[in-house]
Amino acid sequence: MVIAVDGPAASGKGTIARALAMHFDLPHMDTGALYRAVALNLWRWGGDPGSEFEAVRACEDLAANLDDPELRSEPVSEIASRISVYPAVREALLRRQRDFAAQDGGAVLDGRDIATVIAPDADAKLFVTASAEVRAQRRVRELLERDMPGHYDDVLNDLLSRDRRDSGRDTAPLTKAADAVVLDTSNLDVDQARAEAIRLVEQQLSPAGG
Ligand SMILES: Nc1ncnc2c1ncn2[C@@H]1O[C@H](COP(=O)(O)OP(=O)(O)O)[C@@H](O)[C@H]1O
Ligand SMILES: Nc1ccn([C@@H]2O[C@H](COP(=O)(O)OP(=O)(O)O)[C@@H](O)[C@H]2O)c(=O)n1
Repeated sequence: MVIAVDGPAASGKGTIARALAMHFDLPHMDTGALYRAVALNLWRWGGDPGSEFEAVRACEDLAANLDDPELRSEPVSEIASRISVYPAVREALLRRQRDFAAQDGGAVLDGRDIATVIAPDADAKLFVTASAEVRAQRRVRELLERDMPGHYDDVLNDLLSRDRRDSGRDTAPLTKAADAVVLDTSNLDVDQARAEAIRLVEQQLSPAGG
C-alpha cells in the first residue's frame, strides 16, 4: 500500500505522514529532506543556487546531510525551494523516491509532487494544508525549539514566497492531485490532525459500499 501526502510548507504533512507510517506499519520518506540536503551541499560549497549546473553537482553525497540540524534552517529552506525548480535536479532525485514508493509492502511519502509525479497510482492521497498565518506560527515555534532564529514576519514572507515558487514552477508544481483528499489542519491540534488523516486514508482504502 502506498500513501501520498503533499502540501505547502509547515502544513503538518510530515507529522501526518509519520503518524500514517506508524499506524499502517509502513516505511516513511520525507522527500523534502532530499531537496534540503542538496541545498545544504550547495550552501556549504558556496555554490550558486541560480545555476542549474551547480545545483545538479550538489545532488551527490546526500546521506550525511540528512541528519544535519542545519537542514531545517530558513536559508536552507529558501535554497531548497530555488533549486527544486530545476528539472535536472528533480530528475537526479526521482529514482530513489520512485524506488522507495515501489518497495515490497508499500510506503508513505510526503512532499509536493508525490501524488502527481512520484506515485500517481498511490492507494491513498492526502493534500494537507493550513492557513499561511497558522503555518508561519508553527514554523516559528519549531525554529525556536531548535534554537534557530525565527521571526514571525520574516518566516511568513519566506513561506509565502516559497509557496508561490513551488506552485508556479513548470516541472512538478505543488498542486492537489484530482483524486487527493484535502485535510485542512488550521483548526486541528496534532492529535486531531493525525486521527483525521487516518480516518481519511481508511475511507479512501475502503470507500463506503465498496
Ligand atoms: N495540527 C498541528 N497543530 C499544531 N502544530 C502542528 C500541527 N501539525 C504539525 N505541527 C507542528 O508544526 C511544525 C511543522 O510541522 P511538519 O509536520 O514538520 O510540517 P511540514 O512537513 O508540512 O513542513 C512542527 O513543529 C509540528 O510539530
Ligand atoms: N517532493 C518535494 C519535496 C520538497 N520540494 C522542495 O523542497 C522544499 C523543502 O521541502 P520541505 O517539505 O522540507 O519543506 P517544509 O514543507 O517542511 O517547509 C520545498 O519548498 C520545495 O521547493 C519539492 O520540490 N518536492
